[in-house]
Amino acid sequence: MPSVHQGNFSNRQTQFSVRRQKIIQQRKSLPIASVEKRLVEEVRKNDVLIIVGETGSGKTTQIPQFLFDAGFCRDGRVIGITQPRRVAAVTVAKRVAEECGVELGQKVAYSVRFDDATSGLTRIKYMTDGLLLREALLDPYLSKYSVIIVDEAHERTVHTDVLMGLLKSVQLARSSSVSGGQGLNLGNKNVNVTLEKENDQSGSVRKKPRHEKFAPLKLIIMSASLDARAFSEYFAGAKAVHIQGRQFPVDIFYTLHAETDYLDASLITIFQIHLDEGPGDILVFLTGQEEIESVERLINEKLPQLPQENQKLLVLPIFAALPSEQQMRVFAPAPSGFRKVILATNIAETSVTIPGIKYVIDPGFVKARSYDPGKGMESLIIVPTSKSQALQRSGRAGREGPGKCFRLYPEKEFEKLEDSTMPEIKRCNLSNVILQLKALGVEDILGFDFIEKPSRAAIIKSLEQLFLLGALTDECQLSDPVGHQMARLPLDPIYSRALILASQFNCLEEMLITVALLSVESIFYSPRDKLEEARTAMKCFSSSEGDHITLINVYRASNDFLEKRSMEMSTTKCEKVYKKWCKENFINSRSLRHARDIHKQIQEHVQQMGLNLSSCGDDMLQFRRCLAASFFLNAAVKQPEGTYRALASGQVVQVHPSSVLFRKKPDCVIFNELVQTNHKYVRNLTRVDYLWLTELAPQYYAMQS
Ligand SMILES: Nc1ncnc2c1ncn2[C@@H]1O[C@H](COP(=O)(O)OP(=O)(O)OP(=O)(O)O)[C@@H](O)[C@H]1O
Repeated sequence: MPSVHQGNFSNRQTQFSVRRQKIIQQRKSLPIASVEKRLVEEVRKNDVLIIVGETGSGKTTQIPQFLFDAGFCRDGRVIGITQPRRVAAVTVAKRVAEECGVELGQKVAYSVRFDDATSGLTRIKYMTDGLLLREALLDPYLSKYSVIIVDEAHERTVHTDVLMGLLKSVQLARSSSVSGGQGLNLGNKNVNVTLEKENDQSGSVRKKPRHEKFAPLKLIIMSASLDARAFSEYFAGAKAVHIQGRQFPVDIFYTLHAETDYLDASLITIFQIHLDEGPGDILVFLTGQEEIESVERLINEKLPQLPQENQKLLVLPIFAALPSEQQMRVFAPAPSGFRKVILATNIAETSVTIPGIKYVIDPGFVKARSYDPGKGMESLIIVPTSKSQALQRSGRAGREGPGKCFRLYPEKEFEKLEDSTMPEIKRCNLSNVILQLKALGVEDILGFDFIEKPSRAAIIKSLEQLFLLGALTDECQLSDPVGHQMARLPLDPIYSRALILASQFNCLEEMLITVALLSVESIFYSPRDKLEEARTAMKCFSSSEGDHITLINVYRASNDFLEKRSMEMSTTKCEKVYKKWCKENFINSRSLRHARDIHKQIQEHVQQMGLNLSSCGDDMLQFRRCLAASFFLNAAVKQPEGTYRALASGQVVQVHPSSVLFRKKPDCVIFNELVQTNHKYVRNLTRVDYLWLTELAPQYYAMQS
C-alpha cells in the first residue's frame, strides 16, 4: 500500500528534521559557540595553542568543525584529533558526523587500532594517540595533517607524552622545510622522509629520499583539567586560552565518613538513587572487569527483591576488554520505563558523552600501572584518583541537563588528592615506547625531548630488555629483521618476540592463542560461593604442564564446540548454547570472545609479515621450550620452603591460587604476570627445565652466572 509507505517515509523525514533542529540548537547553546571566531583567530596566529575549557563546553566536538569551516582542510588537508581511548575516538566521530549531517567514514571518521573507518574523503579524523604514533612510522612528517589536536592531554598517557616530543620536531621540520631548512630532527638522526620509488639500473626498486616543502603544522593541546603552564613551557611559551562556562550545573555530594568497602557503598548508592531520585541514568566508576562483574551480579541478585514497579533497572558494563559492539550498548537509550546503570572503568572518564546520564557515582579509585625499574617489574595497583580525574568523572553528568555526582569519600579527602595523575611515562615499562622511538629513527633515547623525562634507570632497564629480546644490536640500533618486525606488531615487545620465536619453533598457532588469551582478563570465572564447582569444571581442560597449555585447551574446546554447533543450528541459537556451555564450564564468555577477536587481528599481522604459521601438534615440549625462550626474563625457581625466587629480580613470589600449578609446584617455571596484593603472586605459569634457560637464552643466563 503506497500510502502507508509514503506515510512512514514522511514520518521518518519529520523525525529526522526534528533531530537536526535539536542538534543545531544544542550546538548553538554550547559555551564554546560564542567564541568560535576568536578561537579560529588564535589558531591562525599561533602555531601551538593550549585550550582549557570546562567538561562539556564543546571542545572535542566543535573545534574541529570550526577549523574545517575556516578553511583548514583546503587542498585535501586533514584535521587530526587524538584521544587516549578508542571508545572516545569512535563515539565522538559518530556524533560529529551526525552534527555535520554526513555519513560516518566520509568527511568525518575515526581510526583506531584494528579498525579504520576513514576514506579518501575524510577531513576530520578522530583517532587514538597510539595510532597517530604508528602513522608517524610510515609518514614521519605527518604530511596530510594541517592541524593536530591532542585532546585530553591531562591524562598524560605514555603515548600522549611521546607524541608531544614527536609533534614538536615535526612542527619545526615542517616550518623549516618551507624556509628551505633541514629534515626531521629527532635526536641525533636527521630523517629525510618523503621516499620516492625509482628503478635503478638493475631493475630492482630502491627508495630515494626527496626533500619536499610542507605547509606548517598547527598544534592544539586541549583539556578541561590541564596544567597549562607545563605545556606552555615545553612549547616555548605557547599561548593558553581559557573558555569560560559550562553548559549545565553538576551538584557534588560527599559522604560524611570514609567508606570501608567502596563496592558495597556503590551498590547502596545505586539503589538509593534508583528509589529516591527522579529519572536519569547512572554511571558508576569502578576499577576493573572483576569489580564490574561482581557489582553487576549483586545488582541483578538484589533486583527481584524490589517491588515489581522498581525492577526496571538495566545494568550495562563497559571496560576496555569488552568487545566493541558490547561497549556500544551503553550509548543506546534505555528501553522505555527503564533506568540504565552503567558500570565503567576509567574508559568512560574523559571525552565521552553517554546519552541519558544524570547521576555519577565516583568511589574515588582507579587501577594504575606501576613500574619498578630496579626489578624490571610492572604491576597494576588500585590507587586513589587525582583531583583532575574526579573532575572529569563528575563532568560525565550535566551534559544534557543538570546532573549530580556522588563522591563516595569525605570532602576533606578530596582536598588531599593529587592535582593531577602522575604521567604514565614515569610509572611504566618503557620497552614499547623505546621500540617505537627507535623505529622512528630516534637514536639518543636519553636525549629525546620528553615533556617530562622518565627516569634514567627506567630508560636503561628498558633498553637492556630490548637488547636481551634481540630487538637492539650492540650499537643500540634496531636489529634486522627482528627489531623491525617487533616494532611492526602492535603488542608488548615480549609478546612480539614470542610470536617471532614461535614461528621458528613451529608452534606459532599455539603462541597466537596464548598471546591472545594473555591479552584479555582471565577467561576463568569462579564465583566465591561456587569455588569447588569451578575447580572441578576447570579440571577437564587443565594441563599438568601449566596454565598456558590449559588456556590453549579451553580455546580449542570452545572453537570445536562453536564449529560443531554452528553447522547444526541458527546463529542466535548457537550463541545461546555457547553461552550456556561457557557458564557450565565457569568460563567468562566475554573475555573469550575478546580473545578470539584479538587472535584474528594478530594472525592477520603475522601473516602479512610472512611468519610461518605452523602448529607443533601434540608436541607440547616444543611449545614449552618456546615459552622458555620467549619469557626467560620471567623465570622463577622453587625454594626449599615452597615459595619461588624470580631469577631476574631476586623477589620472593608465590604461585597464585588460580594457577593449575598451585599445588604441584614444579622446580622451575616461567610466568607472565606479577600480581601484588598482601603477597606477591605470579600468574599464568608453565613448568620449564632450568637447563633450557641457559641453552635458549644464553645472552642472559650466561651473563648471570
Ligand atoms: N553523543 C552525544 N549525544 C548527545 N549529546 C552529545 C553527544 N556528544 C556530545 N554531546 C553534547 O555536546 C556537548 C559537548 O561535548 P564535547 O565532547 O565537545 O565537550 P568537551 O568540552 O570536549 O568535554 P570533555 O572535556 O568532557 O571532553 C556535550 O556536553 C553534550 O551536550
